[in-house]
Amino acid sequence: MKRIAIQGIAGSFHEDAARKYFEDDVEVVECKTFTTVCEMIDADKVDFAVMAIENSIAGSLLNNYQLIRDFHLRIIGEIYLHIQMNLLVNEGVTSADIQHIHSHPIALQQCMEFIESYYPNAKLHEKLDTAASAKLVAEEKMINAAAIGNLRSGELYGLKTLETGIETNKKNYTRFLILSKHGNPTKGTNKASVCFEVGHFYGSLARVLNTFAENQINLTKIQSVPIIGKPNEYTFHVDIEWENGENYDRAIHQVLKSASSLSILGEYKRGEIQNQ
Ligand SMILES: O=C(O)C(=O)Cc1ccccc1
Repeated sequence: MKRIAIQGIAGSFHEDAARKYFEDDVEVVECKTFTTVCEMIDADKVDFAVMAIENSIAGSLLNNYQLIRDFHLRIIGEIYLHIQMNLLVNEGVTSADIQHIHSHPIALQQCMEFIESYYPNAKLHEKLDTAASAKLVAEEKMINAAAIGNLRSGELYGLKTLETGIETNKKNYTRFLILSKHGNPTKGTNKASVCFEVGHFYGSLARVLNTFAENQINLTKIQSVPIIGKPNEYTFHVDIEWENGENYDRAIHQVLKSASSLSILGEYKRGEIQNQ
């Protein structure tokens, strides 16, 4: 059984992602913050970590890009999770009773249309994760509150589901990265996450991107992350995919000539976005 660090507690979407990626062969190690997650890997207290990196609505989690670099972590895989939100309450609580709604800020944001339509006066409480909100509502036996989370957190903490599928965007996906301290070479990789810096002159970023294009490397994401302490300077994080590994090797060698501080954060198999 693999020990997996996650931010949040059992029942969270991070646990769902870990279970899906490792086919249930997991023991989750609950961490309060993403920094603690990284410290756990660094101290060899867990085998891997699962970390959200981007979300259809909220976008990229920039701080997590920074942490991956600061802790020199390796990206060994990715998984996309279709996120469905549900309104969870204690037994006997009806919609007329709900005056407070607890959840992770992203979950609250993703359900805002539902909240504004049905509970415009409810007080919203941001919590560290969706499962922690379900646990709190259950443990405190709240009779005027609901949590927003996945169905499993409701089952785990003994809440009933008052409404299912309350998220605004039904094609709501979160991409999670699988991280380890050491990246062992894997066969059949077709995707990489790399980061680099470029000089302040015209065409410097375009030159790097053209090199990928000329080598038939498909760019699936580009994200600039501000360099702390250097105003107007950025690290560019790109995700790239290929059909032919030789093209990738050649592209990286060529990019080394025009980019500085190039770092390959990991080579792995691309995750599938399943339509559910
Ligand atoms: O709070 C959780 O359950 C998490 O794992 C974080 C999260 C929150 C909302 C969407 C995706 C991930």
